[in-house]
This record gives sequence, C-alpha cells and structure tokens, in this order.
Amino acid sequence: MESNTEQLKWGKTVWKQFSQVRLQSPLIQCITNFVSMDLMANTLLSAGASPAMVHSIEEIPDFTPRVTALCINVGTLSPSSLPAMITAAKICSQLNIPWVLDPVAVSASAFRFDACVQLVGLKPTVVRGNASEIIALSSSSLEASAAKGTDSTHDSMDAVEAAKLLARTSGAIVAVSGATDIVTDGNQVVGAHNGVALMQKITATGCSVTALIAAFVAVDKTNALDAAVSALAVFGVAGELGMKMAKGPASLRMHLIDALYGLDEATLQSHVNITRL
Ligand SMILES: Nc1ncnc2c1ncn2[C@@H]1O[C@H](COP(=O)(O)OP(=O)(O)OP(=O)(O)O)[C@@H](O)[C@H]1O
Ligand SMILES: Cc1ncsc1CCO
Ligand SMILES: [Mg+2]
Repeated sequence: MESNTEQLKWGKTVWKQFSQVRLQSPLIQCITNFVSMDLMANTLLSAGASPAMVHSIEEIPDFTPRVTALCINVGTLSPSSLPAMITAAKICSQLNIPWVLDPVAVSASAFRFDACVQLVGLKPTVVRGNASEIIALSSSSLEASAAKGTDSTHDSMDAVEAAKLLARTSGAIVAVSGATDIVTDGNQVVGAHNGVALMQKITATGCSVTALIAAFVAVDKTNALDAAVSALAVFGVAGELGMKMAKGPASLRMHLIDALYGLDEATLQSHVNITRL
C-alpha cells in the first residue's frame, strides 16, 4: 500500500482532471464497434464529455480537425471501416490532436492484426487493451496469442513487460485493464486498483473506459500517462459505487453510469487506489 501522502496526491490529480472534463466538455469523436456505441456515448456523457459517433470517411476531413480527441476501436472492423480509421488517425497525428486506440480482439484474424499494427504506426497517444490484447500486439506475430475473442485469457499483471515493450516501440502510453489497471510509458508503471470483477460481464466496459481515457487526455494533452490513470481510476470507482446497488451485470451497467454522473470530490478521494508498480 502506497503512503497516505501519495494516495492524497493521486486523489487530487484524478479529481483535477475529472473536473476539467466536466468543465471543458471535450468533443470526443468515436469510430467504434456496433456493440459499444451506446455504452461508450453514455459513459462520455455522464463524465461530462461530448461524444460524436462520426464514422463516415466522407465526413472525416471536415469533422476530425475540429474534435478535441479521437477514439478508434476495431471491435467490428471491416474492409470498409478501416480506411476511415486510418484517415482520422492521420489527421489527428498531423494536427497534434490526441487519439486513443482500442485493439479489440487483435488476434482474431490476420486482417485485424495487420490493421492494428498499421494504426499503432500512426502514433496513438494511448493504446488501451485487456492483457491478452496487449500481449498479442506487443509481439510481432499473430501466432503468439492464445486469445482470439474479445475477452482476456490473461491477468493484467502478466502483461506488464509486454505493455512496457509496446510503449517503447510505439511511443504511446500503454494501458492494460484488469483487476489492476496498468499504465506505462515504457519506464514508469502505475497501477490503478479500483473496479469490480463484474464489470467484465458487461460488454463494452473496456471500450467505454478507452473512450473515457480519450476525454481525460483531451483536457491534459501534456500528461497522457496521468490522464489515462485518472480515467481508469474514475471508471473503477464508479464501478465500485454502482456495485453497492447492483443485482447483476444489467443493473451494474445502469448504476455505474449513475455513479459516474454523480461522483463528488470526497467520495472519489476516499476510493481512489493508485500505486507505482
Ligand atoms: N477482475 C477485475 N476486478 C476489477 N475490475 C476489473 C476486473 N476486470 C476488469 N475490470 C475493469 O473492467 C473494465 C473493463 O476491463 P476489461 O479488461 O474487461 O476490458 P475489455 O476486455 O477490453 O472489455 P470489452 O472488450 O468488453 O470492452 C475496466 O475498467 C477494468 O478496470
Ligand atoms: C462482443 C464484441 N464483439 C466485437 S466488439 C465487442 C464488444 C466488446 O469488445
Ligand atoms: Mg476490449
């Protein structure tokens, strides 16, 4: 357990960044999968951000330069959706707009693996995946991964070295979700221990926390590591608070969103559990 002073410091950082999201209401473009759109948009709205699920390649040259941050998620990737993702990522990289990549089920196929490798090459600010996704993406071959679907078959702590390697080779901040959420720039490693296991039984909680990371990075561009830690901690605390009222995954989904919307400084500070690893 980290010292009280360290916890208090993290509590202040997390609250400061969350307050900025509420104050600035950053416009977050999400090019995401069909499963996650609803939960992702509602997560962003309850956190105070402004979501826009604008996907069409025809709209990207007009729209993407005006967003505060972009979230790209390959969950239901197709040959027709990939060019829009690449175009939007290129615009963000050129215009210094932060963007975040969620490599959902990166090992599902060679097409998806190659697409994720290409997107990582377009310099995302943050890459957030579950442990199996980050382990697969950090290796250079598709064969290395056992998990082919969207759920992790690894513990997040098993992915620390893979996350550091991916951060060093890509230049991105890498976040791994799980019982302990891990965030690294390739050197420092921070663990956020909030959340409840039942969050894994609600589809798209991972996708939604990636979008929340985009909202936090949008308001603190120069400190993407802390922003990613803060977003993961806030979402985890909302899960813990929601769990007090939930009867199962469906009601947890509802109560998590309510808890995120109503989260106040004192409650956040007393729940945040972040340590350097
Ligand atoms: N065992 C656990 N204990 C506490 N929180 C957890 C646990 N597992 C996952 N979480 C939390 O659940 C959320 C989703 O993480 P998860 O690793 O399930 O993402 P994912 O596999 O990418 O999900 P999806 O693909 O369905 O969006 C994160 O906020 C994470 O911190
Ligand atoms: C279940 C599922 N399939 C493709 S994307 C997605 C949402 C969780 O990642
Ligand atoms: Mg996922």
